[in-house]
Amino acid sequence: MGFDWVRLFNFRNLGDGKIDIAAPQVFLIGENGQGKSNFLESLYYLSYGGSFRTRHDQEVCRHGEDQMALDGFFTSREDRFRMEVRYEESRKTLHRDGKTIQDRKDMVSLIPTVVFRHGDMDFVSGSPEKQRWFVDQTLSMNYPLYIDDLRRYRKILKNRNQLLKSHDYEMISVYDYHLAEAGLSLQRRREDVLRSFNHVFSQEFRYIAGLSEDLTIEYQASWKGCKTIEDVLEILAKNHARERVLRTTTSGPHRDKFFFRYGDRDFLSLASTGQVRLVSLILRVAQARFFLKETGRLPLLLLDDVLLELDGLRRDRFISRLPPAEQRLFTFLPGNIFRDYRTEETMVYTISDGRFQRE
Ligand SMILES: Nc1ncnc2c1ncn2[C@@H]1O[C@H](COP(=O)(O)OP(=O)(O)OP(=O)(O)O)[C@@H](O)[C@H]1O
Repeated sequence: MGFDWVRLFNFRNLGDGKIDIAAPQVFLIGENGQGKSNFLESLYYLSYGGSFRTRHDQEVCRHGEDQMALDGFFTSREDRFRMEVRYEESRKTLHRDGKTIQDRKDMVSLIPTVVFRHGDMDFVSGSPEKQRWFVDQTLSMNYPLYIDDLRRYRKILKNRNQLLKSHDYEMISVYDYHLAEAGLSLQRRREDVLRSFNHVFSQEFRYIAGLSEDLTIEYQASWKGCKTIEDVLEILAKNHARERVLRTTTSGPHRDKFFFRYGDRDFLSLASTGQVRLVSLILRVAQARFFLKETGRLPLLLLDDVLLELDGLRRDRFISRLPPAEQRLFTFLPGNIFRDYRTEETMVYTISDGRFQRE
């Protein structure tokens, strides 16, 4: 089912008002800069309480304004509820059916949303930090308790770094133990999830890219080979002298890396920009399929202008491999492509200067 409607107030350049989107597939057509991505962003806000483009809520308020509000009604196979996001006086609040949500973590499994967009290339060719973000997001979507593990690790890491910064080494061995314990648990989860995620990912890659060899994500854990807390403590002890100089923790899951292996080679060294882009889309297909497989629930799919960059064959294959979803929203530039994918169940809007016109 998905979102029946969304109401917008002061959200970026979008006009205030209620937009009916009660259809399994919604197409948003418009020239560049008219507000198509902004609308997808508003749905993401309602799903996760934040943006996929910025960490600053003030940024999404219409220029010159300092407050905004969104609400939407969502129906899934399991549930129906109203979500609200309000931002005023520099404070954001989230509500479900009128009740305040205290922790954004509690939103993670309410409206499982997967976004496809250009910036996703970073998951393949960007910094290790971006790659970790993708892996952590996949884990958090499927196993929300992972968020607690991640928060715990980050807290210990922050405290340990503070000790190093203030040259206060008395307690460091206590923090080493906690860091090892919390970090190993993250490492095991990342190992486990990549093992099963790779099955889905390599299968989708073979089909959509049509290339002969397998592409897999290889996990290069910072504490590679460590199985026990003692193994990790040994590494930490070895690094103590260096860390006292650098005043930061130099090993652990916050330094993990990922490597795309094509057959027995490094994918990035031989891939074209187009292939990197394609793989970033395939990662999202795999993420959505993996979610369905693990949880039995349907995701919401937001596809921001990603079809145009694919050739006809890959585009058809890509579309055919999108998993069943509660709802799919696509943005397109004006032109003919969208007509090829339009079905009887597709609701089409043209967006111009933030205003919606139903076709
Ligand atoms: N906070 C804001 N207040 C008002 N307008 C904004 C705000 N943030 C962005 N905009 C405007 O929104 C427009 C961009 O919209 P959006 O990113 O949705 O484009 P789009 O229709 O998806 O096209 P493109 O394909 O170029 O991304 C720009 O005109 C920009 O000036």
